[in-house]
Amino acid sequence: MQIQLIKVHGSGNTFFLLDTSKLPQALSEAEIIQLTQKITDHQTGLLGGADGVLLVSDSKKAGASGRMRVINADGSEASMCGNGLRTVARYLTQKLHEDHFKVETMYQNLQVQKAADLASGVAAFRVEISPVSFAATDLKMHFGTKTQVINEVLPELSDTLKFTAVAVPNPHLISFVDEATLKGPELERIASYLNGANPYFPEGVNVSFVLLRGKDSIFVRTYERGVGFTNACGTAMSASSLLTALLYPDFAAFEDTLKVYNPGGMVKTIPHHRDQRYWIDLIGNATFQDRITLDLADALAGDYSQAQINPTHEQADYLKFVDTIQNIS
Ligand SMILES: N[C@@H](CCC[C@H](N)C(=O)O)C(=O)O
Repeated sequence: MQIQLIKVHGSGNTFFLLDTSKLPQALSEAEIIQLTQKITDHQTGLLGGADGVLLVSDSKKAGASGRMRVINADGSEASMCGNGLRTVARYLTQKLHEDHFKVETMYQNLQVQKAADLASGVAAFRVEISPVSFAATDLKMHFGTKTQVINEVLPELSDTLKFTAVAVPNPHLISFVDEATLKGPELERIASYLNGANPYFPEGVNVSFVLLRGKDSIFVRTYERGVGFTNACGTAMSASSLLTALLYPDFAAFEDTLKVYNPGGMVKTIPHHRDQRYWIDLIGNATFQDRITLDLADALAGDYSQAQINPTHEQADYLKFVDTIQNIS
């Protein structure tokens, strides 16, 4: 069976997008996991691998125009992916000829829409990041009897860093740090521990360090559950923006737009707080790099020699955009 993939990225967070509604025969869950692990491998995978696979299909839920499933590079399934959702929004916009609709994700139908291009040739989309919860039960987090962790030292992890745990709805553990800590080894030490066998987050957690750069400007570095370090994590940048508005009101306000820099570029976010509900709008690039056709059996075997690969040439415009932003190296 031939499959068609699109290599996509949001802020350099890379995925293979597969529209499963086009397949003559459904993939089994075991095939999905094997396909993901094979093609995303950064050493032996397709086109240098990726951070995960985005499965797009029709939705059976009322009010949703399509469905997105997110498979991390290790084959685990995530409840949400902000950068991925922007690329799925672009794909469905072109497929359905709609520019404002909802996409079904694991826990919620989320609003997506086309946004103004970030720069010449850099298509952008705006997606809703929701629902938000600080509850330990939603985070599957266990620190003694704590029902939430908001801006506090967790001696189990570090004697000095303060952490906040928030689900959007995938789980995030976030610490605001100085530039030396942002670039230092602590993030990898803590995140790799929490994403191995451990009593605090037995199902793993996305861990981010955030640097306050100035008014409405932050930098976020993330070690993702099921992946490792990525260039950017959309839900982490959204959660970090929400926490900036909550914990550092001199740096961000609800309803204002923040610039969120990351190792792969920059996105914009708008944290919202209305009627006791939090949510975030995430606005950023949705870049299509390559269109690929290959045989499923070959892909499952890790053989890409017969793959037909058609580059889109969008990446050159994205890299020009990255050159214009004042990022941290
Ligand atoms: N990169 C994504 C998040 C992907 C899921 C994450 N690794 C998890 O397991 O929760 C994003 O852009 O949000």
